[in-house]
Amino acid sequence: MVHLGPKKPQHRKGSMMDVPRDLIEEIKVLKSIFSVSPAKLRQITDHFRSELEKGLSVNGGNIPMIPTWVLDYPTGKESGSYLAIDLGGTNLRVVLVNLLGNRDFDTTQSKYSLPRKIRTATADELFDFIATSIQEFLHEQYPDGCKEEIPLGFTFSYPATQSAINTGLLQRWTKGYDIKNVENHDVVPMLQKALKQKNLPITVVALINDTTGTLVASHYTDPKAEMGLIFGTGCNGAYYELIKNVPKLQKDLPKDISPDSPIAINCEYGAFDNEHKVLPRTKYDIIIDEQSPRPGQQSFEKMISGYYLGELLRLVMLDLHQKGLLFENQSCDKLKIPFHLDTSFPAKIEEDPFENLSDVKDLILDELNIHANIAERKLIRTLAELIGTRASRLSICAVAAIYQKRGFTKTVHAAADGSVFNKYPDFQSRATQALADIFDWKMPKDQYPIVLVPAEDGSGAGAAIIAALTENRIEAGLSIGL
Ligand SMILES: Nc1ncnc2c1ncn2[C@@H]1O[C@H](COP(=O)(O)OP(=O)(O)O)[C@@H](O)[C@H]1O
Ligand SMILES: O=P(O)(O)OC[C@H]1O[C@@H](O)[C@H](O)[C@@H](O)[C@@H]1O
Repeated sequence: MVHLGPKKPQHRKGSMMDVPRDLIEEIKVLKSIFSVSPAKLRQITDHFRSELEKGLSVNGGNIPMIPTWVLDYPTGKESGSYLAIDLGGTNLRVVLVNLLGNRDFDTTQSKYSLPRKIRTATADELFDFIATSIQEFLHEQYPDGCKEEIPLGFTFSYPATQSAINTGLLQRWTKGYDIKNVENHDVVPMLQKALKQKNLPITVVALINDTTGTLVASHYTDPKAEMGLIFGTGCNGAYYELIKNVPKLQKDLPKDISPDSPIAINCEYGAFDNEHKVLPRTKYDIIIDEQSPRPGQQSFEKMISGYYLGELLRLVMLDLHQKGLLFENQSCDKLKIPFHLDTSFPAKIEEDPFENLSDVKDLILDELNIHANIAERKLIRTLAELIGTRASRLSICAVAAIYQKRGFTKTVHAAADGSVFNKYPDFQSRATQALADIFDWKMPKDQYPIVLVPAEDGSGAGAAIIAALTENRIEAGLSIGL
């Protein structure tokens, strides 16, 4: 048959032929515990919205809702060269950003994989690793040495309380981190000290969360962008609030900051529902929480983000193996190793286009040294789809809640970044379907009021733009915090 135009991508029919009854029954159980109905999504979103409000109140709530002291929308005219670093959950990036002043920018960047043991290193080792990476990057960019002081925007992808834009007290480590003597400390002087020890001519001008950087960078090029979202190792979002809608800020507000001023809020919504009121936690989610360095924290994040999805799949497969349903008479040693599988594993399982799941067979053999028969592969494929679909559907409740809380009626772009958003199969289409379920949208898809769009490089360009906005405020003698 002659195909006109590009070939349609192969899509699995996914028949359950030759799957024995006991595995069919198990699949039914998995579907019941991992599926999230439209009604459940609406219940979660309503609670999410009230928790966002609570986080802005004087007494606070589960969700930190951190004022970032980014008090301006970018104009698109910001210009100059800035250095930015992004300490994420998996990588450190060093970025040289040249803001062109016309809603455009040029970036040069290098990525440094964080050493696997970094999560339990010392504070000095962490900041020395960062300073060494910056030193290496500067040597590449300026082989003859840089003549003048370079301002730096420090993107720190962890919850940090900010009394001003150039300070940040780490509230708690997330994403499996457990580095001593950093929580409740200001991380800006720690970085500045490590840079000074290497005689690097760098001044840390601003501390930024990656979601705030994503929000600002995306708004710089796309004025419809009203949210900055990260679906990566962790999950989080930032949006512009109005100061008058933040009760916890009213007491100490500097005179030159108007209650009508915008302020970017770093929600830190990975902490949503630490009280376990609405989220449909399974016994596997409970194991992940109990075995994490910070049990009881980041309940939402632990169900949906990149650091955990591969581990979730591993725990379910191990449980079914121990029940005698999977991989009988095989040693499964690797399957017993915590965090042995990252989220690229379920992603690759979902990408296999073949009815007999031959790619899945090779993947399980390569990564786990296990021979999975066709019936086991079909169960595991269904399980990966359930975990991936639940992650995307739950993730979007945050976006719906922010949209409702801000009372938007216009079309809003939600700018998203992170490997789960960018690489997990069907994440975006599943998330968009979840939005339609939550709001019961009947209009054509291209008229949906919330549009998920790929973000600009938030932790690079965003940090630079915020550093530029901060320098402008300082030059104008305006406050940059309490
Ligand atoms: N192909 C993939 N599909 C989905 N998630 C992935 C894929 N590859 C890696 N990941 C997950 O993405 C996370 C890294 O996210 P990324 O945004 O790249 O870094 P960071 O979170 O440090 O900014 C890891 O938790 C990893 O498990
Ligand atoms: O970019 P990453 O590493 O996936 O981080 C996403 C989020 O991860 C959360 O754990 C952090 O508390 C947030 O501050 C961060 O924004």
